[in-house]
Amino acid sequence: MPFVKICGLSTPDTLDAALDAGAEMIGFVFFAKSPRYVTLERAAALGRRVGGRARQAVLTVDAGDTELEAIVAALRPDVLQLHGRESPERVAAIRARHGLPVMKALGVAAAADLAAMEAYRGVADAILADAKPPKDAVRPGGNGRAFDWTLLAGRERPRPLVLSGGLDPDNVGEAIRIVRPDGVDVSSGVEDQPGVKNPDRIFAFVAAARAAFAQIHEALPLEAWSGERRAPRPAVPATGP
Ligand SMILES: O=C(O)c1ccccc1N[C@@H]1O[C@H](COP(=O)(O)O)[C@@H](O)[C@H]1O
Repeated sequence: MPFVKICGLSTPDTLDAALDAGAEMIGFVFFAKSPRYVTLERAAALGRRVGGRARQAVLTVDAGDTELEAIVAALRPDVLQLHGRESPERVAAIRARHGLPVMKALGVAAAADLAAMEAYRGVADAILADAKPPKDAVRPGGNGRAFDWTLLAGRERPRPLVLSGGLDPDNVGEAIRIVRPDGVDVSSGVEDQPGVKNPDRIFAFVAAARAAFAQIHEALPLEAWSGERRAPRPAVPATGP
């Protein structure tokens, strides 16, 4: 079942909007240079408000062991989203240490970047394909920047694959139809300004993503038939003289 994740929540009302809209996963950002940064205390309070209605992801960028320990101890998250330059070995070590699923973010700008994903196959529990940040960016993600989705279309790639980067209520349907991901993740596209989420845009995003996922999953059986070698139909027995 594909999922919708709303990332960078930092207030009770926007968290409620994500939960009421039916997002399956929400994310808290632990990167100090982000306008969505939350303290441990705030995230823990918001986490209590979630009350099991969605999975909780914590987003870190090249965090050290001490920081990760503190985050995991305070929040008991469901998923670790690693959005830095963590190597496959580091991802494996973090996963083993915390016993939690890891979603590894990787930047995509060209077909060659898909090869980098291969190194994480069997190491990360999911790959999150994001746009590469602009050269002068202060953060590696959350820049509202999309990449060419056709790079991922119809190609062999690790699964589950989560799509992010510059998604918004208007383009998420097309993105899902092109990439056919296992989930989508958004931050900037449901905001009025960096760090300020808009509940109406959250509702619109989740609805648009759901509609597109329903559409592609309805289409699946037909696609499967088209490539299938069918057994010859049994001959119709002749009747009558
Ligand atoms: O949201 C942030 O501030 C952030 C900071 C550092 C790394 C990643 C961050 N966000 C993640 O980036 C992608 C794309 O976000 P956007 O929708 O383009 O704004 C998404 O996975 C966010 O979770």
